[in-house]
Amino acid sequence: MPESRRVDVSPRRLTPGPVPPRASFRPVDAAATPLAEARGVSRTFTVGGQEVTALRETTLRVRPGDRIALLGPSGSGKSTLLHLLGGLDTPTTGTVSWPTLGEAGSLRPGKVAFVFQAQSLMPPLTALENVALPLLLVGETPEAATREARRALDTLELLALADQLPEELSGGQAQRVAVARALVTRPRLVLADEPTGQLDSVTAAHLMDVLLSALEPGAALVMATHDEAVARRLDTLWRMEGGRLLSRATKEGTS
Ligand SMILES: Nc1ncnc2c1ncn2[C@@H]1O[C@H](COP(=O)(O)OP(=O)(O)OP(=O)(O)O)[C@@H](O)[C@H]1O
Repeated sequence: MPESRRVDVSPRRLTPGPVPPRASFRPVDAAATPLAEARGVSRTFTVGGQEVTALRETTLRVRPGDRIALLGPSGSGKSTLLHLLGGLDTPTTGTVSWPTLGEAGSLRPGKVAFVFQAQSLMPPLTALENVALPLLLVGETPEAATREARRALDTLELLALADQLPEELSGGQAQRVAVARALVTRPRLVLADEPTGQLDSVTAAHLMDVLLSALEPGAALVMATHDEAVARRLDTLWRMEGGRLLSRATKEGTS
């Protein structure tokens, strides 16, 4: 990025503000307008002249307050589905819509946020600067961005690490910073692709604790995972195999 376009978010330049209280849960409202809706969606890739069907015709809704675990073997289409639900990719057939959020191009950063498995923080930026970045991208002032970034870091129990660089963080701390960065814009839909995949079970459980308590009321979470213990922390299990959504189970029963 040219020097003239760089935004200085260094803590020295920014005024820390008070940290607002944490968010709390709200139950799913089955009648609510879905945050994301897929109708007859499929996705086919062409690799070396061969067609690979990553997702077969799928229809689903993600509602406010949903806590969905997406389970399935490697290659079953979990990431493909998450990318389509977040507007990162376009379906080969069918449509994905976000009735209350807007068009695909307007979703990020802001209304929809991703958390990925691999290290995704920007190495030259501190934890605070990484978390403030999405807010600067949506036009917040540096002061407001820092205030909200500190709030998000506090919610994820990371305020003491605000000035650390990513290389100075443990894997679990770095993932919590990535979660703080995802949640700092108070997104309505959070899509997480194996966020605990590289963490031990205790660290993974802690990440789930802080993630679930930090979600905004009415926000939805869809999380791809191979870890049944992580999946059990969520209310609904969607199982995928061979690009198909095979089953959808809630804690109350199946649907
Ligand atoms: N960009 C792409 N180009 C070509 N093929 C792709 C692409 N993305 C996914 N695929 C293929 O689509 C299928 C589904 O992939 P996907 O990454 O969605 O599976 P997954 O369930 O998320 O796997 P994992 O658990 O290993 O992350 C696989 O066969 C994969 O190779």
